[in-house]
Amino acid sequence: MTVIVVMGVAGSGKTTVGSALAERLGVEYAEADAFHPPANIEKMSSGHPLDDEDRWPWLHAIAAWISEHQATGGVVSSSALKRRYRDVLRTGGDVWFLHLDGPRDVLAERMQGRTGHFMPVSLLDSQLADLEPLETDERGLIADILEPPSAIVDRALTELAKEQP
Ligand SMILES: Nc1ncnc2c1ncn2[C@@H]1O[C@H](COP(=O)(O)OP(=O)(O)O)[C@@H](O)[C@H]1O
Ligand SMILES: O=C(O)[C@H](O)[C@@H](O)[C@H](O)[C@H](O)COP(=O)(O)O
Repeated sequence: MTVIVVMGVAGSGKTTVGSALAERLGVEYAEADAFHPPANIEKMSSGHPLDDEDRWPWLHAIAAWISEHQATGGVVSSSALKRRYRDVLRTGGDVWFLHLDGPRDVLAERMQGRTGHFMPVSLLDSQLADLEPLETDERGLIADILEPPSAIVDRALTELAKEQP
């Protein structure tokens, strides 16, 4: 079964939309941050963006989760900012990306509104600089974060259903 990867920069709604999507589908949800080695979380918490070398082990761990969930399906969040990061995730098996995209001011406001999260708002611009949006030849959908989460979930399920044989 297809594993859905909910992607986008910090604050785009990956956790909110991803967990709602998993609940609607009755499949497991996994949070990208749970796959980071502690050093990566410490680096981001202290205001430093991750680089490619920091991200490879994290991406491979998520690809392994994708592989382990091919039989049951599942939903996993991952910022998956660059196309070559998504290439690593695709090595895990059948994946479909839901890219949550929206304006910087809304992202910053949503990050600011969260409490107790390790990711500082100051890292938003580095995330946006790294972002390579989902391309038309990559399986998936770009959704607008100005829509409510339930509408994004509905649209994702409709689009995904169209692609199933
Ligand atoms: N589509 C949406 N509309 C309104 N608020 C949203 C939406 N998606 C997420 N939020 C809110 O924005 C904040 C960031 O969302 P979150 O799911 O933590 O993002 P991420 O996991 O991508 O960092 C949360 O407070 C969440 O409730
Ligand atoms: O690749 C990265 O730079 C990080 O993985 C980064 O994307 C981070 O893990 C989350 O974006 C922060 O967590 P939230 O997305 O939940 O804010």
